[in-house]
Amino acid sequence: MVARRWLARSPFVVRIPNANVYRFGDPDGARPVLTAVDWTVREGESWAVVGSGVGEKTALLEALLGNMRISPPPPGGPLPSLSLKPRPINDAVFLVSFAQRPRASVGAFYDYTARYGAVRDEDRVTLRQSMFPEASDRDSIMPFIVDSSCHQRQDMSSKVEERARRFDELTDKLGLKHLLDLPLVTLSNGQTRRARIVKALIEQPDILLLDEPLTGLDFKTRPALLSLLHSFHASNNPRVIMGLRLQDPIPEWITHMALVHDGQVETGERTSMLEKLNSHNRGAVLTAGAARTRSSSPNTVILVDMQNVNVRYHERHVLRDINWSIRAGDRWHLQGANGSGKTTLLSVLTGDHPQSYTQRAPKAALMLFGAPRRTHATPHLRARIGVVSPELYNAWPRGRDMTVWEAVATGFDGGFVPLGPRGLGVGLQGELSESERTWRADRVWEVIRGLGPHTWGGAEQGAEVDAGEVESVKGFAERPFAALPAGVQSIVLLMRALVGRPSLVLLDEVWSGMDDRMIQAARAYLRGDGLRKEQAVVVVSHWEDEVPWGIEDGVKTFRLEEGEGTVLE
Ligand SMILES: Nc1ncnc2c1ncn2[C@@H]1O[C@H](COP(=O)(O)OP(=O)(O)OP(=O)(O)O)[C@@H](O)[C@H]1O
Repeated sequence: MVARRWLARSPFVVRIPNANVYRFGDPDGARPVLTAVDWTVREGESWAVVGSGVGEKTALLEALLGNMRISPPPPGGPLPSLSLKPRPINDAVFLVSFAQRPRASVGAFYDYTARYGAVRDEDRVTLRQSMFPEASDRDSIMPFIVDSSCHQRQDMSSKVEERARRFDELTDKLGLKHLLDLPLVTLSNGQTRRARIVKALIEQPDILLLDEPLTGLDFKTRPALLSLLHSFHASNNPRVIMGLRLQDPIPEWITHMALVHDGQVETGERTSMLEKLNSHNRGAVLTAGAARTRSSSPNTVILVDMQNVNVRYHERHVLRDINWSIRAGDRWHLQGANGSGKTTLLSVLTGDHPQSYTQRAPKAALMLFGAPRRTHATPHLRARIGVVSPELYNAWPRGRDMTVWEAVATGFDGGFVPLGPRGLGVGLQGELSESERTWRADRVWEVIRGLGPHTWGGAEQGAEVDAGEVESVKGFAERPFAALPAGVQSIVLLMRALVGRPSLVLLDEVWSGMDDRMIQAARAYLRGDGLRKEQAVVVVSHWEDEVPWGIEDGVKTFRLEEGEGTVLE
């Protein structure tokens, strides 16, 4: 009772009383992104913003930062406790987002495979240096983080001291200690994400907004991160508001939730909001299509055969004596903690990794499609292996003129820019026959129909069923790729991976950025017409239920632990 009375009087952290949220630059009369938002967060409460509509959850968090227009503007701003402080908003509130967002529109593809080779001079900045840019080298910041009795430390301002102390504590708790002096570019996805959270926390903002902090983190790191966030939040230093996907577990210390769906925001206490959340079908997101079982695969042709494959960077031994065969029709779940070598392993089998050439007899072997890796030109491998990955998403060229149709069609040759008449590519011989051109064009339409907006109810993206269907598929095909929302870009890149019916498909964090309806549509498509039974698939995910196939479908697991691989059947 006492606690309740205290909460009722406690100051506002967030206050948006009945307002609409718009994008800046939207014309007068435009539909709001969020309508009639009525949201109050009081000191002492712990909130999660849960949702998956394209950009809606993120829009609510962005509105707090002033990156969206709130109308009418809340008196005192959406974060009233901050208006009492002299601190600029950019220092007081940080948003760290792991939700897929459309990248800046740039024309050129950048070569993400550079990470696997020798590190370029401009990429030498280490994790430690990136957090302490004022320090020119490793030694100059060592006193702040290891030797508390050092004289230099006494000269430091308390702020820098606190940063150093937090850096030390956080890198330890989030398992980054052994990576501090590695160039940033060499860190794995999950390691990079943890480093971004550390960077935000050492800056000591008043409020930290974390959008989808669990995405891409391995299952051991998740509880460590959540308990760390809880302890920071409990001491108001900083207050933490988390954005979560519908399918994410809600941490037990969350007391209140804002559920964002279809342009509306419902808010309330945990128990009542969990009931609402369940009625929003959250379980269905990850089980779409589960009833259908696949007939058994032919499992005769060996597509990939690795024997004693090793990858080393000087003293760092990332993959150790890997033995793994992938056969036609296989469904694999590739598992492993952050930094265990999953991306590295995939880059070896796509031929992107320079060390894929050095796996040779008598010690090792890497056979791809029945022949040693060195006998394949890398572009030929790209045409035979369909890939979706966070690296590809980030590197994708976003020139204004590439349409959805052209982006999908690049998948035939595995390139990154449209080539040949109508962007259908030029094939391995440099020219396409008439029949190949016709097949490719039909196939682009088939995939866009199979995964287009009408399959996930993307009304905003121009989907109309019935009479307008053909037109809407055509309209979608003509849209500029770069102008699409992040989740739609992800689904287009999935179409690209599937369009050429490659023998091997690699789906690395395939659901990133997609909303629940897209995930359901894409899962159903992958389990249905999207794949032939002789195509092999490797799914990389930290969440078992994100794999579209279950044990009943014959899915097998390849687990990497500290660079060693084991098949779990
Ligand atoms: N050039 C390099 N020099 C040294 N270490 C490197 C280099 N490139 C990668 N590594 C290390 O190799 C390890 C494996 O990285 P990889 O990206 O394959 O991990 P992952 O299993 O895909 O992780 P995540 O789940 O976080 O995506 C990491 O610890 C990474 O720091």
